[in-house]
Amino acid sequence: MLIGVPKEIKNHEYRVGLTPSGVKELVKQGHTVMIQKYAGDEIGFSAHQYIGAGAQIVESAEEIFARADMIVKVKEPQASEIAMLRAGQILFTYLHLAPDPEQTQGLINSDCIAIAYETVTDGRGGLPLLAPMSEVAGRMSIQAGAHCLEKAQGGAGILLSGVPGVAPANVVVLGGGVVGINAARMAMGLGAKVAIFDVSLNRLKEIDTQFGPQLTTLYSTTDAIEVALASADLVIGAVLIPGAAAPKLVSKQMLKLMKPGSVLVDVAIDQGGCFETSHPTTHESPTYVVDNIIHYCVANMPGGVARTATLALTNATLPFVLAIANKGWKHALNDDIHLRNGLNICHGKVTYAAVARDLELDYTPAELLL
Ligand SMILES: NC(=O)C1=CN([C@@H]2O[C@H](COP(=O)(O)OP(=O)(O)OC[C@H]3O[C@@H](n4cnc5c(N)ncnc54)[C@H](O)[C@@H]3O)[C@@H](O)[C@H]2O)C=CC1
Ligand SMILES: CC(=O)C(=O)O
Ligand SMILES: [Mg+2]
Repeated sequence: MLIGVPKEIKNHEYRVGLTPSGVKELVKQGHTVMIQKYAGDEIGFSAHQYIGAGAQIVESAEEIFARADMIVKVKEPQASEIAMLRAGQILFTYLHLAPDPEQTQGLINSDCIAIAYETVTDGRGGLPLLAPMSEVAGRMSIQAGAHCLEKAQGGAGILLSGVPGVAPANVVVLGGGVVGINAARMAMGLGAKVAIFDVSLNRLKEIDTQFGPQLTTLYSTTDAIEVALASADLVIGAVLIPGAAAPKLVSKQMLKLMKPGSVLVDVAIDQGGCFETSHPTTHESPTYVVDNIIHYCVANMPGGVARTATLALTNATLPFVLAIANKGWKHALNDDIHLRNGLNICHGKVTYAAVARDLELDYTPAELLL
């Protein structure tokens, strides 16, 4: 198969879809890989390394999209990339379609086969291609939040850990999945007082067993969240209903319960965000203020630590890239229900139920198209 990796074009996005090691595995198995010039330069993957691994270096994204059978990316295709997609071309990347009707329509019109990293599943109920970036973003959310709490950033002027004689800050984590656990771990490591909310009692039991009394687990209801907001210094939004638009857990009205200068970090922003007042921001301009509350809503947080994130992401994606390349998309998806769960758009049809429901589009089960 001819595989193409364009340079990412989102704001401050330096991740890349394949590392030189990944290229080497694909080439060893008989495939041809095109990497756009400079795609990995910013994170220490040079053209020299890619060529050494057997890749062809290609000047432009246009050439990659015009020639490749499969495009392997990181972030959802931007408008200029959607315009270059071809009928029958495989697109393997993050998509986050439920809150994004424009992208969804663009992919439908392109007639491509769009497989989303974030809805590929595993046998243990997890999301193996979302998890590595959720680990990264969960850990980053605390350092981002700590920075926002500084006075010069508009925050209340609070140090998460406190110091001897001064109490630590209160951190509230909404959602006890991969992002939530990683955020909680970092916040506890800094010495903050942490509470984590979930609607899954099983999840809360697991967390309680894993972390013990140092971490407070709370069942997620509006009442309980309202009580926690009143004393929170930093709130992390980390909920997910796979593939669907994020539930709004904190309304604009509820911000009034919070102390001025407190911080919300909405990691769930890529699925539309779990605070009513969230809208996506960029690494260049990550925050804004609503009713005296600092909002950090960067939709591609791991792009900020792009070398770590690329290594973590491609460790997880490479086996699936290899399966699609070796078998072709139809066979690969037929053989593996977990990869099939990644199919979101196929030849103009929406094949992921939650996306179809949230965007009021017709749903076609993937099985009917294989
Ligand atoms: N902004 C960014 O750069 C990044 C964003 N993300 C996003 O972070 C979000 C969370 O991802 P993961 O932790 O991997 O998901 P996950 O599936 O591991 O965890 C989500 C948790 O939310 C819980 N939940 C669902 N509804 C809830 C409610 N009403 N109240 C409390 N908890 C609720 C679920 O029970 C689950 O435990 C996703 O939207 C993901 O796409 C992930 C990586 C990077
Ligand atoms: C998951 C996601 O959206 C990201 O890593 O950017
Ligand atoms: Mg988007």
